[in-house]
Amino acid sequence: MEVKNDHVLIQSNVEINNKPYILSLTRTQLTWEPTSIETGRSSTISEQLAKQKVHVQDMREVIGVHPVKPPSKPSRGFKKSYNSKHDSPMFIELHPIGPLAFAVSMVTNTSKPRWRCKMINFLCTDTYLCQQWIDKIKEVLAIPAFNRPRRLLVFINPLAGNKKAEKIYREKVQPFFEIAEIHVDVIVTERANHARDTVQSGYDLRTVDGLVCVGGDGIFTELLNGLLTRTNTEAGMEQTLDHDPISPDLRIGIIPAGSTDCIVYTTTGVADPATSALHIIIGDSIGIDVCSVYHGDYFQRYCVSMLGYGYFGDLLKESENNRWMGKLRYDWSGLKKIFANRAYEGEIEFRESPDSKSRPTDGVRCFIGCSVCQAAGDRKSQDSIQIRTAAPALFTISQEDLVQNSSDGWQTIRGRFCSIKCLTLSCACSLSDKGLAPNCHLGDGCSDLVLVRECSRFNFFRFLLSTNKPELNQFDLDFVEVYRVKEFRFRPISSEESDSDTALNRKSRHKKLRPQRSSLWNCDGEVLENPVVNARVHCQLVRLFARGRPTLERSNENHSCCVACEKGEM
Ligand SMILES: Nc1ncnc2c1ncn2[C@@H]1O[C@H](COP(=O)(O)OP(=O)(O)OP(=O)(O)O)[C@@H](O)[C@H]1O
Repeated sequence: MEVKNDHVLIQSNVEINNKPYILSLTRTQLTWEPTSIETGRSSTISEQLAKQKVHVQDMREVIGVHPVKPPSKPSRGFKKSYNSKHDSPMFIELHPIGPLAFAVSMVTNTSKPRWRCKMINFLCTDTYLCQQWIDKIKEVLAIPAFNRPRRLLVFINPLAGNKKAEKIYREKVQPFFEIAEIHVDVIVTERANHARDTVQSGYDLRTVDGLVCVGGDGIFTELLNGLLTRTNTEAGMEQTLDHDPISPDLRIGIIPAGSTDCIVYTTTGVADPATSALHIIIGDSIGIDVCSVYHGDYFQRYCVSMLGYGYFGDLLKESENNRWMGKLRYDWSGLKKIFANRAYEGEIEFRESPDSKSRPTDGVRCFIGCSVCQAAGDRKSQDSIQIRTAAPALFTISQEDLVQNSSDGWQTIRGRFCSIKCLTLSCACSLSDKGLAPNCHLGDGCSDLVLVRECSRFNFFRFLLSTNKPELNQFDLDFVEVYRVKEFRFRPISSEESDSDTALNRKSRHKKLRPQRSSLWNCDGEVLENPVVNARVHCQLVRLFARGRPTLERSNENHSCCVACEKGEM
């Protein structure tokens, strides 16, 4: 986002905490500096700024502005100008009706994962000036380049996490939306798939600038599936294996109130409702990859976090049977499945990422401004321009696909697997900061495919432990393989199936195959009934109100701020 034209729109004397300042506004910055400190001629600009405690506030990080009551005891300098009638018996009648002071709310700590908001009161010399300030600041916040949402459709899952989603929204999010003057339409869901169905059909999405869910990863994937299906249906695009889905115009925001909240953690660096609300208000935007899953040519679901077979599929199935146990059901089911130690025979075919520099074991983590995701985003825009100009009829198939299909590029692995995981994002969460796929990128157009070959109970436990402990690396284990893939297909192999039938046509085999013993796919927490799947990754298909995780170094930086700012933190 680039906002040009940085001339001063308004400038005047104001007071902050009874001290005089000069306040200036441009289209990018709000600046205030004390009027009482002299500028030394010999010093550099940065030295002067430091000496004068000039505070420069990026307008992108301003949440809103509103009139406030002036302090009961204004300072001497200001008393004369705006309180000159106080000595007169006519004071009550002549006291101005308009505001004399305004408050600007802004984000702090943006270099850290957890954001906060602070409010600074500016006292003006007269009401006309105060109103001018309010109007000008609102004008700047509304400039299209900031891309802020004005109207939102909010879904609250009252049963998410520990059933506090409604309270979290009312107490930690709604006050910020009010300051930012965002109009919200709130729907408290009444059943599973209520949010998906509302978005998919029925609601006039032209009346909103974004969708927000308050809950866990489950309600987010409902919104994502509803929005993508709606967008593609309205565009007349079939959801079949050989069509690239179209990106929706609306962004999605996630207010974490679920049990794990790994999507919000991976895209903002923290699972914190206030931080998420602030990302939404300031109009942050990041494109994330989405994996579309098919059975043969039939569309099943869109998946953003994990598509897991074997252990993770069995765990989900088992935990569904034990819902009465609450959150504990995951631990119980996980333990049972470790002891069961099942391995499933299958054949997996995949097409690796053409970018040989980016590998799932390269140790390159995805942080804000990630160069791998940026390069993928640039490639995606170039591809779509070329395809549009060269051959409109081929618009649904990307350039890369055409090249890859012509030279095949598929690899096949057959074997017995305890677990197969396809991760489209790292799945970091507060319990495991590195996530299930530590080097997976949010928007590189690829997923990390992790294959855990048949192994002992003890080794499988080691594998699970290594996905959690920062000092351990799951890819050091010799029964674990990882590939960065653009797409893959999987089919279980039944015990009767002999090696001699490998020459059979794959498609017809998929239809006829009825494996005796297979697992299920866990697709973002939903069970897929048929174990035969095809999956494709779509680069940055959906945009979220987020900007990625801050780097560890930036997270540890101290935030410098002027004295006035340190007061009034919300
Ligand atoms: N009113 C409702 N009643 C029953 N189920 C609902 C309702 N609203 C949403 N759901 C379903 O609840 C499931 C779980 O919700 P959600 O993911 O928000 O919470 P969670 O499971 O606690 O969090 P996480 O997914 O992060 O572990 C979703 O799959 C969603 O379809």
